[in-house]
Amino acid sequence: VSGAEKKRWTLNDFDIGKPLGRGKFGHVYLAREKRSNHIVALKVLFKSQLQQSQVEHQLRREVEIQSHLRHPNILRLYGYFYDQKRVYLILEYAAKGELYKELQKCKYFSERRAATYVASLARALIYCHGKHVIHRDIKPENLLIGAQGELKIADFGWSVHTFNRRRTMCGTLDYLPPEMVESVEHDASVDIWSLGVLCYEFLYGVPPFEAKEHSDTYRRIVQVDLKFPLKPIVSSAAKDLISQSINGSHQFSIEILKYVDNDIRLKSMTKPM
Ligand SMILES: O=C(O)c1cc(-c2cccc(F)c2)nc2ccccc12
Ligand SMILES: [Mg+2]
Repeated sequence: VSGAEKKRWTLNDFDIGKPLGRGKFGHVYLAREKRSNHIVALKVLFKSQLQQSQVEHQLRREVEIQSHLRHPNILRLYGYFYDQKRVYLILEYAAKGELYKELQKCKYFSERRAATYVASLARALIYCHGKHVIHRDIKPENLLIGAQGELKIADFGWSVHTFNRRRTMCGTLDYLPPEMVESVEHDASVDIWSLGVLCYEFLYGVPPFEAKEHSDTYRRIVQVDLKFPLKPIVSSAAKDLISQSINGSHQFSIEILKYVDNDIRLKSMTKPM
């Protein structure tokens, strides 16, 4: 598909269909690329809004990062183009829509469904971290569902490429203290923390540190005030995975996810209740 990358797209290349949703900077439309009949989602962003919110650099970084990622659980960004007033992102179309709407509808997910989503997310994050990319905004609103029910991470607006700044910044790592060297892992594990938070929200229908006031949520997070409700009933293996991802040492929680790959831990989570 290298041709698609070099091609300069224009609006005339697409038939525009129904609106799929609206974001802060514009709307997303179903669209069909005329030559290939390929169905895509066309995200239309207004330059004026992007300038007002000073997110132009963030958008360019999002496009740069997401266009180079190839993984079944990461929403593809095929390309972009822009005209006088708007920037257009050509995105993979996720036929079953937004995961947060599905979670609102079912209140919370079964362990099997939660484990399937967490395993896909973990694989996608291991892939991203392997490329020194961290997402930093893993939440239900940024997750979509493909036609076969598979989860897709979208919206890399907050992602960063952590290519070892430490070495480039100061030549050698030799004289850096542990917290400086460790911080590259530390950065990557913000996604691991969010995975634990997400797993909790999949199983209980609410995020673990929710509170009326922001200040209370903030305090609960920094105190890692993790409590499991009595209802719905959740297996101890699931609680174990959540607390290890949230409490565990960062390196340890990354180790866990490597096991997730053969589903060792998740099989115990998905044992029929
Ligand atoms: O008029 C431009 O050159 C322009 C280009 C881009 C842009 C260029 C590549 C990738 C991408 F995602 C966005 N974003 C903008 C945002 C606000 C105002 C102008 C621009
Ligand atoms: Mg978003």
